Parts: sequence; structure tokens; C-alpha cells
Amino acid sequence: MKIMQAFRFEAAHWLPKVPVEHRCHRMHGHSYRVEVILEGQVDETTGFVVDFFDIEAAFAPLLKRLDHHCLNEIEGLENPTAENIASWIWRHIKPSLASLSAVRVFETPDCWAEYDG
Ligand SMILES: Nc1nc2c(c(=O)[nH]1)N=C([C@H](O)[C@H](O)COP(=O)(O)OP(=O)(O)OP(=O)(O)O)CN2
Ligand SMILES: [Zn+2]
Repeated sequence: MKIMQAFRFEAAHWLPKVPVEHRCHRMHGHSYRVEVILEGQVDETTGFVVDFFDIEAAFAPLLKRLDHHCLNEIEGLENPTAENIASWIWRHIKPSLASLSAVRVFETPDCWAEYDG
């Protein structure tokens, strides 16, 4: 069984590795959506794979670091592409969410990157 919980945050960033003519080389912002996807057996007693409240608790410290910040200033996110944000989130929440299956980061409603370890 798979379950998913979504989170949103607002952040600024710029992409240092693209050519200076690329518009994403300039500082700009996005309304990011993050989908945290878990996979596992449904517990017979609770009916949960994992309690959504536990996912929220695991993600809360990251949300605090990401929301309304400049992503380039966060350690490990110096090149904050959607791909790198997805793997950064994975690295930080996997220790507290063993059944983590994937992290999907939407930079816009039409573009996402997914990391599954
Ligand atoms: N593979 C990736 N490609 C690009 C990434 C990325 O993270 N991974 N990121 C960017 C820029 O961050 C860029 O800002 C993307 O957003 P934006 O240009 O605003 O998106 P749209 O083109 O859909 O926006 P419109 O202004 O509505 O056209 C670029 N590439
Ligand atoms: Zn961008």
C-alpha cells in the first residue's frame, strides 16, 4: 500500500550552474509542493501504513528550514534544482521514516522531480 502527504512552501532561489543568460540564473521564487510517499503493509490494528501525523512531524523541521528562505543559503542546497531538493529532503527524512518510498518536488504545477533513493 502507498500513502502520500503533501506540503507546500515558498522560497527564493537561483541556479548557479546554468549560463548567466538563463533566466533561472537570476534570483526568483517558487511556490513549491512536496509529496512525501511511503510504502508498506497496513497495520491490522490501526489501519495505517504510517500515521499522517508522524509524517507531518518528520517533515516539520525541514519545512521550517525551507519556507520563506533563500534555498541557496541552506547547507547542501547550494544548487537548488528540483532534483537536488528532492534528494536533499530524502536524505533528511529517511532516518525518521523507514518506509519512505519517494519524494516528489513540484517547482511549478507542471514540473516535478522525484527521488526514490
Ligand atoms: N530539470 C530542471 N530544469 C529546470 C529546473 C529544475 O529544477 N530542474 N529549474 C528551473 C528554474 O528554477 C525555473 O525557475 C523554472 O521555473 P519557471 O521558469 O518559472 O517555470 P515555467 O517556465 O513553467 O514558468 P512560466 O513563467 O510560467 O513560463 C528551470 N529548469
Ligand atoms: Zn526556479
